[in-house]
Amino acid sequence: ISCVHTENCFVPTSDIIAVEETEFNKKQHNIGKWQKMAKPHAFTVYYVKKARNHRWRCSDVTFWCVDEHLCNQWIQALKELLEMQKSRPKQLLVYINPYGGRRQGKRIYEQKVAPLFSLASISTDVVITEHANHAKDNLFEVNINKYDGVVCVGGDGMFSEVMHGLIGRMQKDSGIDQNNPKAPLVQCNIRIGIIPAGSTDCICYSTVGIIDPVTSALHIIVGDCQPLDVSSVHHNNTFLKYSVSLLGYGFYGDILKDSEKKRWMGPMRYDYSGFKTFLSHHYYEGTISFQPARHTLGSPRDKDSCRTGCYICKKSEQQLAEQHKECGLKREEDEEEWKVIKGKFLAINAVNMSCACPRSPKGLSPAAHLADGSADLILVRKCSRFDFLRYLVRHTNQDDQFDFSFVDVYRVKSFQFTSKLSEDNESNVTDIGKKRFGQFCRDHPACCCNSANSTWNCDGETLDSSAIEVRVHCQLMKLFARGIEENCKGEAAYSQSSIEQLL
Ligand SMILES: CCCCCCCCCCCCC/C=C/[C@@H](O)[C@H](COP(=O)(O)O)NC(=O)CCCCC
Ligand SMILES: Nc1ncnc2c1ncn2[C@@H]1O[C@H](COP(=O)(O)OP(=O)(O)O)[C@@H](O)[C@H]1O
Ligand SMILES: [Ca+2]
Repeated sequence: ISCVHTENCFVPTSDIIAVEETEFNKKQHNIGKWQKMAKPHAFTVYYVKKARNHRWRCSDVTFWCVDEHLCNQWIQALKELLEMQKSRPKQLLVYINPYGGRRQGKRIYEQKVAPLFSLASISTDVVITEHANHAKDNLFEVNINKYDGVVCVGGDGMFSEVMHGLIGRMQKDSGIDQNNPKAPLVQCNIRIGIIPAGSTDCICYSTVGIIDPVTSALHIIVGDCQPLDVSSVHHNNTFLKYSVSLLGYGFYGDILKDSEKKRWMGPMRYDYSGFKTFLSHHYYEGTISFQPARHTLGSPRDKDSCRTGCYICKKSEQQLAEQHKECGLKREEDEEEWKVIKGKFLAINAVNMSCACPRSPKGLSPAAHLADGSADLILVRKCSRFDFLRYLVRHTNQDDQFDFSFVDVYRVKSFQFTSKLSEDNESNVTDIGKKRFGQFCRDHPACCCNSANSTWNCDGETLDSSAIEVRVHCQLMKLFARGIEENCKGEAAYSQSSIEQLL
């Protein structure tokens, strides 16, 4: 048996998408010496071809043989090999947000993703959402055990909706009260696949390394699994939201609030509102208290990033599990110290992952880990517009964005924030005049200090409360992804040669 290009062909079985008997008419131009045969037999192997910059493509190779029986034996054996790969999904529930990003979700799914799922013999139930929260509400009703995974076609906001549906459903089914900030949440074992069709798509970029629907579809087909930390956000013992990417107050909260009015602009709304918010240069006073993450080996200033099969994530998870076994969640948390920082901040960002995206390929915290049970808390204190611009620009180049006197970064497992305004309100020293006469400081109109609160941006959704309590839950959920693969020497060679490993 041999392929049309060379006498020996190699493909890792884990990279095979499908095996099919070859129809002759399709490939006749390619069959070379087999053309002379009276009745040639052939099968085609579709497989993942790794190209540059983490991009995956579906490639194929056709094997020819004179003996029909031998050909069928090969097809059968390969199909059995695929069948043995239990991590591969067979039945998926797909939610498409037709209004996300450039409103291309439906087209992207139908043209680029559905044909691949069908090739890989994956059955799908597809729901095109009709309103916000459609997917989330639906996830509380469906027979979830029927599915091997849920796919969302959209941006970070759409992912967040699906995640809330799945985590919420899981807690409801297990009798866990989400309003209790200290409740040990039940892990969600149904994986989520993201087909990027949104505006920022940071969760896809930070877990796959590229915004590309075909690459993401192939990660789903081969059954990848990447655990993900999730932060729960509460206010006064009331559950507000979960977050996996950015929880941002000040700069990113103000951008989001302004940009929601400009949805018609598509992804450009963030550039417009970003520029406007940068010029407004508002800062906010408040108090941050946090518990440092002592269980993890890493630090936000590390030079190495979280990559496929990350050692730091594995070790941190083990360490946390041991701590919980030894002393129980409650005692361990009560015993650990809280650090308190009061100040005037342009931005407070808590990130569970690097938050890399096309606007910032290294992200808000380049060394943050996907699954280490911690978040990086970045505090950007009041500084000049010029310094803040220098800080922002460093998100786009190789310079260290934490190397500024006005920027602090901590790896934390929980934190709390209260704005000065709500502290003042609580202690009944509210200045009625401040409230009545608009948002900005009346004493110093040019100073940019803000007597109104900012808004929390939680994975692209606004929160109603400024005072929040946040806790990181290690590996609460899983994605159809494998983290960003190391750019090793072999990768280029592997991507150039189409078939490498023995069948
Ligand atoms: C002088 C140029 C400086 C440019 C600096 C840019 C730094 C950008 C960092 C962006 C981090 C994004 C974190 C992810 C947030 C998303 O969850 C959220 C919702 O995404 P989606 O649902 O797909 O729209 N996106 C945002 O909040 C937009 C952030 C605005 C970035 C300018
Ligand atoms: N059919 C719909 N109509 C309006 N909003 C929707 C619909 N489906 C989902 N949404 C909401 O749209 C928001 C943004 O979606 P997303 O896909 O993240 O796009 P973008 O990245 O452009 O913000 C999400 O919060 C989601 O709840
Ligand atoms: Ca993390």
